[in-house]
Amino acid sequence: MMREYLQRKIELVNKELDSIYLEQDALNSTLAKSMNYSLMAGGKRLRPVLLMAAADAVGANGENFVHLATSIEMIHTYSLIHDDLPAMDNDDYRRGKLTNHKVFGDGVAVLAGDALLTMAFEVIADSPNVDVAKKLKIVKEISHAAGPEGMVGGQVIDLESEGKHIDMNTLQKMHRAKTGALFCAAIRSGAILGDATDKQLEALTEYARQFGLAFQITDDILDVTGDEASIGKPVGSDEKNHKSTYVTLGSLQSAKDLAQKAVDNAKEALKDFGTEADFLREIVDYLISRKK
Ligand SMILES: CC(C)=CCC/C(C)=C/COP(=O)(O)OP(=O)(O)O
Ligand SMILES: C=C(C)CCOP(=O)(O)OP(=O)(O)O
Repeated sequence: MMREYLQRKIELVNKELDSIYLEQDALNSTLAKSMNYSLMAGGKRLRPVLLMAAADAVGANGENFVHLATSIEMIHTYSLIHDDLPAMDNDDYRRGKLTNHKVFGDGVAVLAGDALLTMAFEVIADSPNVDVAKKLKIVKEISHAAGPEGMVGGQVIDLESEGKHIDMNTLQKMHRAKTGALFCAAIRSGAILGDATDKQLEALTEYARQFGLAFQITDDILDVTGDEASIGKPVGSDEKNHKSTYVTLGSLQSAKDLAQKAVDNAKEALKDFGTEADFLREIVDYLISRKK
């Protein structure tokens, strides 16, 4: 059931993304090619899928919000393009393909990231089936999560931590901001779109925090145990960049135990939800057993 649900939502997101920005109409075709190159490079689409699933979990039809959901994938894609730049992680492969700057050059890659971030807010503004008050709430959720108190702030902690030993508290703070905040915004946005009660919103926020933690620990584990063809990016990149991770601060086994605890906590957060939340329950198991 989970696989079919996931596949259907991924296809919807891909179709929507495909229709949003057409190269032939663009002011600059190189920029459009660069944006599309990374957007359509085969990401897992977890964030937009989670947005729709959170709306489903509170009894709405998440698929009505697919247009808005793509905005989060645009922001996520921008962050990956910038993360791979020589000034940051200096990575050559992402999503199984050469990184954006390797194909289009650093300048265009910076601008493609900027353009995706900016366009995401145009997409929210243009979203059908959503009233203006909700759009405003969602702009606040997403901009806060992507900005200095969220993803960008976390990325700076990451930059400053390279080559240094950081403790578990700093690692968690960094990941909550760098990776967790956008997952949280995706899930909270879906809940808001689906008219969640305050109690449901609170429970889904806790689910999102635990999901983000389980996701990040798994990313750290895959960086050690994964195989390049499956994860689409080099293994051992954390070691190369002298980064502290859940694996280096403990062990492979302690990281696996922490991830499992986060999965259990995520499911526990959904205890008062009905079968509408089954996908959210199942995807956390998939998350820690994933190979990519
Ligand atoms: C504002 C910016 C640029 C934010 C980047 C956010 C982010 C989550 C990058 C990937 O993290 P990672 O380096 O831990 O993962 P990967 O191994 O996929 O590069
Ligand atoms: C936040 C991190 C660790 C970067 C990768 O995110 P995903 O694993 O969701 O990447 P894609 O599937 O979108 O490529």
